[in-house]
Amino acid sequence: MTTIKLALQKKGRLSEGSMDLIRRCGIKVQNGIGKLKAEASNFPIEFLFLRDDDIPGYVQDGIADIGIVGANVMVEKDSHVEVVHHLGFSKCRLSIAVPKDQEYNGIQDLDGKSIATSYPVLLKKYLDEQGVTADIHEISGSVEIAPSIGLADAVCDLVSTGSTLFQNGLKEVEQIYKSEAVMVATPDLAEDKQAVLNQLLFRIKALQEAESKKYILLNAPEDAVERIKSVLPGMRSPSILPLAEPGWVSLHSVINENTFWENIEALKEAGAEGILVVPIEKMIL
Ligand SMILES: Nc1ncnc2c1ncn2[C@@H]1O[C@H](COP(=O)(O)OP(=O)(O)OP(=O)(O)O)[C@@H](O)[C@H]1O
Ligand SMILES: O=P(O)(O)OC[C@H]1O[C@H](OP(=O)(O)OP(=O)(O)O)[C@H](O)[C@@H]1O
Ligand SMILES: [Mg+2]
Repeated sequence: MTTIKLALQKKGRLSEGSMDLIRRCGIKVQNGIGKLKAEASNFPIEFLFLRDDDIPGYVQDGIADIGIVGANVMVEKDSHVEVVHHLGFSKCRLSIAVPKDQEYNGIQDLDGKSIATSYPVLLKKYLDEQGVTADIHEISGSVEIAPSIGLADAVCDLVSTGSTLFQNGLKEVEQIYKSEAVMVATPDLAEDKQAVLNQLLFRIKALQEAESKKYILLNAPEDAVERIKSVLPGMRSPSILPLAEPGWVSLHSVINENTFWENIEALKEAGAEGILVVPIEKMIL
């Protein structure tokens, strides 16, 4: 069978989420420390461990067939790759921040000022849209230090918890791009490789589908079943099994976790007892 090449970040904010996803897809890989290429033992996939900035280019050129990268990097590199799936981890935002004591009334305040960033393309696009001209100072890391050492008036960098901004005396004033990890593919992927990618996406979607769902089991008197079904609208057609005790049944169904917490009191009042809510690992619809 054709092997597909997947480019992953070697070490950083994407690597744990990427490897965890691969593992949960049931794909077994052993990558010794420092080994930059590895093959799975039970799926036709080869892994290339790279710097994240290089991933869009490698996928665009077909050196890797697919890759996992932050959407922010994909857009910044203006690469011609196809986003085939949103993966929901490494969520962050690209934001402009200024020293916390500085008065800020809007983006116009940055006209004529200097902004340090590792994302000059995304920043320039935003400033152009806002009609603001600023001096973009590109640096490759530790961006948040820039104002305190007199390198720039403001910064534009990734924010997740906001702790790095806080620790460096900065406040977030504009959010310019929302990002998460995405799976990208070479445009016009060969048919046999597309088939392998489809198998991989099938597994990923089954995992994602299961994430917000739970399996619920509860006991109830037979005459309470209709009431219980109306309390949990997500419960489309539950399985109903007789219990050893006459007149009692066990209801099994799949629910949205949020629905459950919103309705727990009403569910008990409707007559449900011995409620168990258990995680679902994979879900194929
Ligand atoms: N604090 C964060 N929380 C969540 N996701 C983040 C965070 N910081 C960055 N990311 C996402 O993870 C990607 C990789 O971030 P990381 O900081 O590991 O990159 P890097 O230092 O450029 O790594 P490399 O050495 O591979 O070039 C970013 O492009 C972004 O999509
Ligand atoms: O809002 P926070 O949760 O504090 O996260 C934001 C920080 O995370 C990223 O850097 P990272 O820690 O990955 O280090 P790096 O500069 O080496 O990429 C990003 O560049 C910010 O500096
Ligand atoms: Mg990088």
